Amino acid sequence: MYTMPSPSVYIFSKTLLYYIKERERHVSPFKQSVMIIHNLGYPRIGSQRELKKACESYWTGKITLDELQATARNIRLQNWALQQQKGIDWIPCNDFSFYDQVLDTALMVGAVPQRYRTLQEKKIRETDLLFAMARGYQRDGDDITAMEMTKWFDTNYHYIVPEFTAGQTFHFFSRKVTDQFLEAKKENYAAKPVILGPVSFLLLGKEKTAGFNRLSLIDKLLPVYLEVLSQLTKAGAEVVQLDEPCLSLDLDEAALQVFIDTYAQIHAAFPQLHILLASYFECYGKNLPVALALPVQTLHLDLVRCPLQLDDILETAIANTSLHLSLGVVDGRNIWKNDYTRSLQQIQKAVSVLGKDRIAIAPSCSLLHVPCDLDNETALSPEIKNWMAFAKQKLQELKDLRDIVNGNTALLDTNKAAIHNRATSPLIHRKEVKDRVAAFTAADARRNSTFPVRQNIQQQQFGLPLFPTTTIGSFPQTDDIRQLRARLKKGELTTEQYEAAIEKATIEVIRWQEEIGLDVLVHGEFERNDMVEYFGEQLQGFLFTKNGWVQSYGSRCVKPPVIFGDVSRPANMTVRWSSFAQAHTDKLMKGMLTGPVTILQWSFVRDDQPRSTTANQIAWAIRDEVVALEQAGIKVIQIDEPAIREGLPLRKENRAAYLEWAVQAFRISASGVKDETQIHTHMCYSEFNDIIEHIAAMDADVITIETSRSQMELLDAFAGFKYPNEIGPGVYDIHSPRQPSAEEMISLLEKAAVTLPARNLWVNPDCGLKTRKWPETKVALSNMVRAAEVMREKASL
Ligand SMILES: Nc1nc2c(c(=O)[nH]1)N[C@@H](CNc1ccc(C(=O)N[C@@H](CCC(=O)N[C@@H](CCC(=O)N[C@@H](CCC(=O)O)C(=O)O)C(=O)O)C(=O)O)cc1)CN2
Ligand code: MET
Ligand SMILES: [Zn+2]
Repeated sequence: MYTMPSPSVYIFSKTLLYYIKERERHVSPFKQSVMIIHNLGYPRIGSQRELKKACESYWTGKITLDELQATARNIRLQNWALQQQKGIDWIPCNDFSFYDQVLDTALMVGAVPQRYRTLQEKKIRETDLLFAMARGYQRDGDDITAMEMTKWFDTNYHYIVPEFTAGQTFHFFSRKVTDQFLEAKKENYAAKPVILGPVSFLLLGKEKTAGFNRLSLIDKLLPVYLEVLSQLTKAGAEVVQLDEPCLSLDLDEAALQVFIDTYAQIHAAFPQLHILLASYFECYGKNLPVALALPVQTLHLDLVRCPLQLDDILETAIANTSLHLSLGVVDGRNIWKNDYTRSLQQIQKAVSVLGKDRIAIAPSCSLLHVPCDLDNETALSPEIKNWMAFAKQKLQELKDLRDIVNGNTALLDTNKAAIHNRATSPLIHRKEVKDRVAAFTAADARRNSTFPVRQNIQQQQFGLPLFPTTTIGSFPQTDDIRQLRARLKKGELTTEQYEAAIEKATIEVIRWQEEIGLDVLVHGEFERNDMVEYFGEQLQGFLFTKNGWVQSYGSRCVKPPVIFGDVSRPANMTVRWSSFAQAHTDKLMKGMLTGPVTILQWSFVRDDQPRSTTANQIAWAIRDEVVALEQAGIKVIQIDEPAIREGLPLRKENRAAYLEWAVQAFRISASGVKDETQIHTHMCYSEFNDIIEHIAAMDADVITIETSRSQMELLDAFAGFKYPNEIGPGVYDIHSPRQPSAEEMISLLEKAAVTLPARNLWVNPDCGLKTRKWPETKVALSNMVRAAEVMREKASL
């Protein structure tokens, strides 16, 4: 909820007031006489995942760089043509990326970490350098680790974390931004370059040397941005979108001052350039006065996440300035059809204060986070499909909204009918589900005994060695495995044939794990397309799409299920595969489930009830599955919650409430079993330091967690907090094809053993192995088991 900032924030800077006045003197060269519609970014994977396929083919040497570039260019041209056709006035360019827009920005400003210099000296091509930074490079005697990757705000998109060192310098290196502007211009598109702004670029990165603040690099960075803007202006750019999503975070006054100074300098250098400043995913909150005072022409507001800020903004001095507003009324984070009545209220309110010519309308954020085209979904129930909109349809919604503002009321009536149909549909509600969630008592979220009691029982029962080894669940999802599923779908395989092939793969992976000496085995998850989609397909209240792909990182995509109604579990979901696997080994076989918060977070969620209610409905369904696994003789059950940190609200003031229901949902799912049953959870891809006590409150017997890319930095937080339960800090990065040596894993384990009691330590990779190939997986895991053995020997000396 938006609250007005305290007056002290308004007046903390004299410079700020000066710039407000400055801007009022300035008359925008951008003559708008109608309401603009624009877009912040379009999905770049291609509506048939063309980019994913081309990148992966390039990485395996099946196509050339020229062929990859040609695919990329086609995607850009198609996206621009589509947006043009939908009447979008400012069409984004430079929103295309081969991997990630933050990495692109690092290359733009020449922020290439030292360890890639040898590649630059060898004059490898820019795109290859980009891929090396993203994925690591192990070839021709070079062995260079990848850059770190982390969650993009509260999304399932991951960006490459810029690395900064004291004394770092920048220069205009990658020309992608100007090249792509010129490419669009050549095709006669009114392109608006989209660039991650300099302050957020610094804030999103990490200091790699001690004793300095990365924001202090702004003086060196800004000249490069000015150079970029100068090149763009020379090339004919009239509007430039600078994304500063860090304005959605809690910022201190020093950071806000950097915003003020930076944008003042940009304005001073380019007084005629129309800068559109975009932040999204949250309210501007306490940063609002600064945001409103920055000398930019247009300020973008995410009115989906923060509808209330519109009143505050319109009520303040804004009516007296020349500032334009971009109203983000169409949800860029979800797939529900826009409620035109609601959007029009917001648009008309703004128009009545500022006039049409000072209003643009847009999606709330880049459309990167939604699938491309609902028209490709031919198997959806027509009723539910009529409630939905993907990226292409969202462009149409912008056009419709403008047409309605201009008098086309028929469009409004059609929309009202769809919104009404969804609100009143019997498909959504199931009384028994609501009743069960409502009957919750505290005991439902508590294991029978405390952790120390459970730990003794479990250690006696299992007799595992010190530093027990395990993996996170999935083994390589080879093309062969995916082909099986594709052929099953096409009817080329019967269910029996499909299952026989999956059984064979499962038995093979069990034998192999036994051979190399892993302690707690997994079945490999070969039967799953994705850890969330697989459950979505089996739960009621969910629907799944055929082609609703969204980029997660690099070439990796997900097809989030859609939660449209009350959730229940009509039948066992994983018991068949887990008991099959346990029957084929005398070792412990881990059952493998996805937790309620992650299923919620990685789905498109209904927006007609609180997320916490939906999370609880999923929690009860997972709990039933956990109990069913226990009854089937599975003694170790992992409930993955990799997305628990991702769901954390961006603003601190909203976090406690979220953590309370999220932790409780996990505990509901985990608390139906006996003390003897060991519950694992797994988390990856985030900074966990700030929620460590809540992770402890989840009370899983074992947590396996990603730590290797950050060299076990995370463990200091666990140690500092005296994390009570067992923990497996990931000893190698599974997101890179690079093969880790036993020695490097031993050194990480030694670090871990200094900070945490050896009795509580497990040995495992950072995450599941589904994205890896077999050869590297075999080497890596054999080395990992050897590392554990060395640790055991050292401990016994
Ligand atoms: N939902 C989710 N979010 C997550 C993760 C995750 O595992 N799941 N992991 C973290 C990192 N993100 C990741 C995201 C995706 C993948 C991933 O491996 N995705 C696969 C797709 C997985 C999938 O659903 N596969 C389906 C569909 C496979 C497919 O592409 N089939 C072909 C057909 C095959 C053929 O005919 O050749 C097609 O549809 O074109 C299946 O196995 O059945 C990919 O992009 O390659 C990994 C990590 C964080 N977020
Ligand atoms: C993104 S977390 C992945 C957990 C899952 N069990 C796997 O191994 O793939
Ligand atoms: Zn993981």
